[in-house]
Amino acid sequence: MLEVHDLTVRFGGITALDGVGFRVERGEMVGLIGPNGAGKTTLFNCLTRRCAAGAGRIGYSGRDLLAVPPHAIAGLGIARTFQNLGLFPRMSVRENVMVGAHHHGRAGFLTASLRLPAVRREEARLRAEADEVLRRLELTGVADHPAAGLPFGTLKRVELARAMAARPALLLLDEPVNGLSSAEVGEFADTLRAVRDDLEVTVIVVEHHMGFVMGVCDRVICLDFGRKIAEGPPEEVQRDPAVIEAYLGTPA
Ligand SMILES: Nc1ncnc2c1ncn2[C@@H]1O[C@H](COP(=O)(O)OP(=O)(O)OP(=O)(O)O)[C@@H](O)[C@H]1O
Repeated sequence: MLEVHDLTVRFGGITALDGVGFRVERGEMVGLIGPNGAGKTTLFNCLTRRCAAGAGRIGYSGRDLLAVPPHAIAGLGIARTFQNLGLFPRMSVRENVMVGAHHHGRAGFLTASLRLPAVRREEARLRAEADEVLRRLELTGVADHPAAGLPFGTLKRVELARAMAARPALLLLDEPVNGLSSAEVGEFADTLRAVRDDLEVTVIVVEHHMGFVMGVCDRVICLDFGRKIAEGPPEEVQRDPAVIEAYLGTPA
């Protein structure tokens, strides 16, 4: 589904990604780990075309992703969540989730402004889809609540619901369990596994919480200073001396 070749990104004198390459097969759940500043978010930004690559290639379902304009990314089935939540605080949970599905809507600016019957039908369909995602993620009880004021653990699930409303083929999760209690981390892991199995979505997850990564991922890739230093099954990567050194700063 995804093939990254020799991807390099520089910001002035900083090389955020340095010749990174890997593949992701359809249906896999891949963990992307590495210390702060390793280049994980930059990689996500390249996959969603928020960041230009200096060199390299990204193939996605047979397409050259680097030639795709940023606004077309959602239409290709790539959705992401954000480290610091990208929700609209005054909008209800349902409305936030409907925003995630907006690219499935066909109404243009004029038809939407006139609220023609076709537009109302489309809105009803997006609403029904949003409600289905909310049900799956056990958020029906807060559907009409504004995002502001909800507990952080709930907002993290709303963020996931919004990304799922886009019906993605490839889901990019940026630190989805950061700031959650250990009970909430376990619940989120269960939800994610269920959603992945139900909807057959391919997932790449950036996360510092090792227990979560090791528990949910089929494969783990570790970056350090923009380079890939390890890749393999979670238990192997966890024991890799280069990974231990990257995290602890001393040879294992
Ligand atoms: N827009 C930017 N301008 C300049 N430097 C940047 C920019 N974005 C990222 N960097 C630098 O690129 C490097 C990689 O950053 P990135 O945010 O991708 O790392 P990360 O692995 O996601 O880190 P964290 O775990 O802290 O989120 C860092 O040295 C960072 O300071």
